[in-house]
Amino acid sequence: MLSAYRVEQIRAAEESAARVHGWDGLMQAAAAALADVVALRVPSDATTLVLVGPGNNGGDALFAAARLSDRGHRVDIALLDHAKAHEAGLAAARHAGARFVEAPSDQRYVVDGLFGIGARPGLEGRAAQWADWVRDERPYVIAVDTPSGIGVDDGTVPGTAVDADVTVTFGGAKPGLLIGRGALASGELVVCGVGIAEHLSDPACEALELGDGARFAHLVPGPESHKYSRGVVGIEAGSPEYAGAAHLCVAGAQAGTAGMVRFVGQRELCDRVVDRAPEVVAGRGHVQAWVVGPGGIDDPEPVRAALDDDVPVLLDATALTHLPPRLRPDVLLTPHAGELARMLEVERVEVEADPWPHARTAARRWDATVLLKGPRTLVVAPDGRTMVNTSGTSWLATAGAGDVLAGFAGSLLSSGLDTLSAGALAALLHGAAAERAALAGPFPAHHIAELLPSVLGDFLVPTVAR
Ligand SMILES: NC(=O)C1=CN([C@@H]2O[C@H](COP(=O)(O)OP(=O)(O)OC[C@H]3O[C@@H](n4cnc5c(N)ncnc54)[C@H](O)[C@@H]3O)[C@@H](O)[C@H]2O)[C@@H](O)CC1
Ligand SMILES: [K+]
Repeated sequence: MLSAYRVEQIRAAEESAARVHGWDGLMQAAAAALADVVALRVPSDATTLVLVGPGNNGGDALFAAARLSDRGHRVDIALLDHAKAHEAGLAAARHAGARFVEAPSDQRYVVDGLFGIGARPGLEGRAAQWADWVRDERPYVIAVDTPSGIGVDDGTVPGTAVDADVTVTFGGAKPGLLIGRGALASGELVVCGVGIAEHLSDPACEALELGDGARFAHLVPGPESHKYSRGVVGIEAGSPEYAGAAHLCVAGAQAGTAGMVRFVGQRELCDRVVDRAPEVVAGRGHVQAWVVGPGGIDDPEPVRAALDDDVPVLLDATALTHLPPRLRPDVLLTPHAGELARMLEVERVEVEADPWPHARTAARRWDATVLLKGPRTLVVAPDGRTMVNTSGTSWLATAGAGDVLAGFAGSLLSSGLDTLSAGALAALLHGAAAERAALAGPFPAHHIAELLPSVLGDFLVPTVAR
C-alpha cells in the first residue's frame, strides 16, 4: 500500500523527526537518496543539469549535486536566484567541483530541484521558462520530492509545471503525486524514507499495489466453500441498443470472485447472454450484490428494485441518472468525469481539472462510495477515505472497459468486500489486466475480461499457501 500525506502532515512529521535527527540530518538523508537514484538512472558519461530553487528543495538538489560530483559525475547547476540558494548546499556543490551555468542548454538529464512542498502551484518567470524548455527539449527529468509547479495536496496543475519521468519523494508520497494532472507530471514514483515515517498521522489517501494480495487472502475459496458462499452477483445491464454491455459486464463478473452470476433483463437479452455464457442463471433471485446500469435502459425501476434488496449495489452509466437524493455507504457509484459533472451540475472540465473534491462532494451528498473513472481512478467513501488507482494504460480508453470494470467490482462486492476495497481492488486489477493486454498493442475491452482471472490469480496466489 502506498500512503500519501498532505503538506501540513509532512511538515508536522518533519518537525518531530528534526528533534531526533536534526534538520541537516533530514536533508542529508534526502540528498543521499536522490543522488543514488540519479546515479542509477543517468549514464556515467552524461551531464546532469540540476535546477535549483530558493528553498530546501533546492538544498536537497545542491547536496545531491555535491555527492554526484564527488562520485565523478558531471554536474551543471542552474540557480533560479543566486541570492536565495541554500547556502550550505551551494558551498558543498562548489567544493565538490560542480559547474555553474546560467540556464539550460543541451543537457539531456535534469534534476528538478526548483520547488517542493513549500510551493504554490503554477510556475512563473524563469522557472516557467525552464519548465517550457523541459517540455520542448524532452530531457529525462528526475523531480526532487515533487515536480515543480503542481498542487502538492490535490494534483491540480493550474499553470506551467515541470514534467518529470521519475519523482524521488521523501518521507511518503503526496496526494498531488498520485491524483489528476499532478500524477501525470510526476511519472514513476520512488518513495525514500528520511526518518519521518513514525511521526506521520493517518494518510490523506492511499493506493493499493500489486504486492498487497495478502490483505485479500480471504477471497480465495477454501475446502468448505461453495458457489453461494463465494457470492452471487446479480446484473441488470444492456439494452437492445447496447447488448454488448450486458456481455461485457457479465464477462467482468465471471472474471471475479463470485461463485455465480445472475442476469436480469428482457427475455431476448437473457437468452443472448446465456447463449454466450452458459454458466449464467437468468432471472431474479437471491444475490449478495447488484450491478445495475452499464448500457442499460433509461428506467428508474431497476435502480429502485436493486436498492430495495438489502445488499451492496453498484450503479453505473444510465443508473446514475436515476439516483434517489440519498443512498447508503454500501452503494458504489462508478461515474466517469462527464457523468459526475452531470450529477453535480458542474462542467466536465472542472471535474477533470480537480477530480478529488468533486468525488468527495458526491460521496458526501449521496452518502455513497464514489469511484470516479479517469487516468487516475479515485474511490472515495462518504467519510472521505480515498483510494487512488495507479495501474492502467491510456489504451484503456476503449468502449466497454467500464462495463467490464462494473461487473468485476460487483463480483468482488458479492464476495463480501466493502465498497471502498472492492472499488480500489477492481480498479487496480482492471488496470493491471489492461497493461498486460497493451503489451500486444491496442485491445478491445473483452480482452481485459479474459486477462482478469490470471491477474487476480497472480495477485492472490503468491500470498496464499495452497
Ligand atoms: N519531507 C521531508 O521530510 C524533507 C523535505 N526536505 C525538502 O524540503 C522541501 C521543502 O522546502 P521549503 O519549505 O523550503 O520549500 P520549497 O523548497 O518547496 O520552496 C519554498 C520557496 O519557494 C518560494 N515559492 C514557493 N512557490 C513559489 C512559486 N510558485 N513561484 C515562485 N516562488 C515560489 C517560497 O517563497 C520559498 O522561498 C521539500 O519539498 C523537500 O525537498 C528535505 O530537505 C528534508 C526532508
Ligand atoms: K522539485
